[in-house]
Amino acid sequence: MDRERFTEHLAAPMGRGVVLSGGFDGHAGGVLCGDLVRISVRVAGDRVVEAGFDAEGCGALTAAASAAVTLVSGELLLEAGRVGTREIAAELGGLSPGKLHAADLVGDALHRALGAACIDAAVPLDPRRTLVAMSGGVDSAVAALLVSRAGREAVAVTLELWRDEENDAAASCCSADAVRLARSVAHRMGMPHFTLDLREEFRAGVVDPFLNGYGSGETPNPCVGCNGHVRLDAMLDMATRLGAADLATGHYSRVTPDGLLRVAADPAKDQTYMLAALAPESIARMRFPLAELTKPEVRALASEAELPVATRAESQDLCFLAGTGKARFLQRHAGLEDAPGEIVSSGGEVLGEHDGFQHFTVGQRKGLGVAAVEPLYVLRTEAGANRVVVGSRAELAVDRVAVRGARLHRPGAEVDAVRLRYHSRAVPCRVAGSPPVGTHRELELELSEPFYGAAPGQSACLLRGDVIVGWATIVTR
Ligand SMILES: Nc1ncnc2c1ncn2[C@@H]1O[C@H](COP(=O)(O)OP(=O)(O)OP(=O)(O)O)[C@@H](O)[C@H]1O
Repeated sequence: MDRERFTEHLAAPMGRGVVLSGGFDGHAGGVLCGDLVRISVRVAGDRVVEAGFDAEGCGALTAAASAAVTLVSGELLLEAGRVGTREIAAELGGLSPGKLHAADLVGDALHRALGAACIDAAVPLDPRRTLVAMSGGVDSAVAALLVSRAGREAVAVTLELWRDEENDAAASCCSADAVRLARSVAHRMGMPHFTLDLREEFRAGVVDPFLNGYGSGETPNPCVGCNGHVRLDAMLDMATRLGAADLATGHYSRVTPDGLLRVAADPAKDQTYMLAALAPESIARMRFPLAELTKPEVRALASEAELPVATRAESQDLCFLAGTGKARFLQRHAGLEDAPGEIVSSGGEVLGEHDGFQHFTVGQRKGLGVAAVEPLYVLRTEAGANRVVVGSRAELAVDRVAVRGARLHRPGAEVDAVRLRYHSRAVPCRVAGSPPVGTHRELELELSEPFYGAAPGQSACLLRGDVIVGWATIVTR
């Protein structure tokens, strides 16, 4: 360690108190750890033209913030994205393990500021550059690895989607810990990294519709909307500003030569259902490096390349529920408290009691607590009356499904199957009335065999063979 560099930064901090007009701020720290830091940057074209900071807490935080400002001022934006804990510590002549926390926090604030400032960036397009969406998980780390191995210049972005005192930081790909992990993986792989704060858009475009859907007795599918209208659009926009030709993710999906999504080579990992709402214009700018791989192959590539995330657990389907659970989340954010209600048969006979309609979904069999000769399934939930209607498997069967908000990328006559749940198999079907390409307020699907458990609010993924040619939201069973 070289104490001199540290002392210089502490004695004459670079950019302290500087408030930039037209700049963007990133904050990190909190009352709990007692350290708070703000880093501001102003970006023009492809460069960070100015930077400044404020820090409250230990001296190491001030020195680290001064080091970060020194490292990024006047730099190319893509070079500034390479500055992280290690570079900040090096600029200070090394930091003891106890003080590394200061460099971590400054890195968090710096990357939030850089990500926000990307709105002003206009990095010239390089057709060999790819923006990689990195969650801090193994799939996206391997996607980044494969992008680099293909001889492309990979730049990483991680989204901050949700922060909640009950959110289990380590478990969720939305959390601040996951962002820091993703940044350190990207930096170890030699890639610039940016953090994009999408919390407002995520709350309005994903979490609120999820809460409203449950409140009205539906079973929403937030990931489909998130991929379709929130996170991938935001990252595609960022790719343009950073001069990247395309956006790569760690999703398991293939793309057909004519630009439609096709079921992944590993059917057990296939995520096309979750990507179904992507517009063809977006698909055209996306890459799925894991398209032809199985999960064990991806894990093997990660450990062979010694990626620190090789053994990281799978992320949850709903990132914002990590560590809190759906019931608790609905209670805290939608005021959906437990309340006793009736479980009734389709004929209206009261069979038992439940503790809140929101705990049930169509097709559910377990947890009803009603003794019957034949197994009973949830047929529908009635939010207004807080009632759960149950019946036999035969009563659950449907051979027609009404859907709303349909988007057809190919004529309705080409649809030959539908997936009505993420993990259910495709059911052969046709779309009534042979509707043309485009959007349709409502459509009717005629199934060739019965489906058990079509839940209002879930996505209907319309298929031609193993290619996704449209999607919609289920209205009725
Ligand atoms: N917070 C995030 N920031 C940036 N990209 C993300 C984020 N969360 C997910 N992604 C992208 O979406 C892909 C699929 O995300 P999903 O939540 O399904 O996680 P996953 O399949 O477990 O992947 P991973 O192992 O990369 O976390 C990821 O591989 C990544 O490319």
